[in-house]
Amino acid sequence: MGKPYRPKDHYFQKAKQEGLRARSAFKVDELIKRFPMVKKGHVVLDLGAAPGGFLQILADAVGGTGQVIGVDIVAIRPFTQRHVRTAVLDVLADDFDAKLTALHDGLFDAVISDMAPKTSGIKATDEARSLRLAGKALELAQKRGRPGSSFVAKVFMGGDFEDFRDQVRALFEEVKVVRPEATRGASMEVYLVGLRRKAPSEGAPPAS
Ligand SMILES: C[S@@+](CC[C@H](N)C(=O)[O-])C[C@H]1O[C@@H](n2cnc3c(N)ncnc32)[C@H](O)[C@@H]1O
Repeated sequence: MGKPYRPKDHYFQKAKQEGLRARSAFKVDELIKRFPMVKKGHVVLDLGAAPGGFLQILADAVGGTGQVIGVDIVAIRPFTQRHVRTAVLDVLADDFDAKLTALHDGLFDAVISDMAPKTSGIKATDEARSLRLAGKALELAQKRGRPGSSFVAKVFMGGDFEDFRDQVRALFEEVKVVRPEATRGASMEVYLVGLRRKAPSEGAPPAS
């Protein structure tokens, strides 16, 4: 049986004590400790970054020589560290790619998505919406990830999850499905982790 849902559980309290903006910070902390994805000097894109728990961990991981760019449809309280930049953007909007390029026009060492749709309560609808967001994150990893870069996307299990995992496998040398410790008991979410993005000549489809 899964862990029961407790809104103010251990991780909530721990986040509060440690000055973290969200309990989800522990999830990305676990992921980057388990897999060597984010290093000093890296440039990382954080999709669905509000209120900024992931950003706090990623900012420390890349350090002052790196950069973290966090975007969300809701505003993110500004960071004092100059290597953290945030913007209010909808990744599904037609002009998103152009706006992202205006923020950073180079390649990313990691594309990380914790995006989650507003849930409707209808399982199939919520899974499809979650996969649409994760699909957009993968498209960005394909277009803007450097060869050797990493990818993380939260997805709700079910629906076309396996198809999506195959798409991630086509672009990355190694793919892991991870359910971090800090995930709430009843949650259907997992993180797909892609390690070592293939270069286009290694079989990855060319970015359009
Ligand atoms: C679980 S929260 C992210 C928590 C964040 N990682 C943190 O540590 O603070 C999911 C986020 O996805 C964002 N989101 C959902 N749809 C989005 C979209 N189309 N474009 C950008 N962000 C989106 C939501 O606004 C929400 O803030």
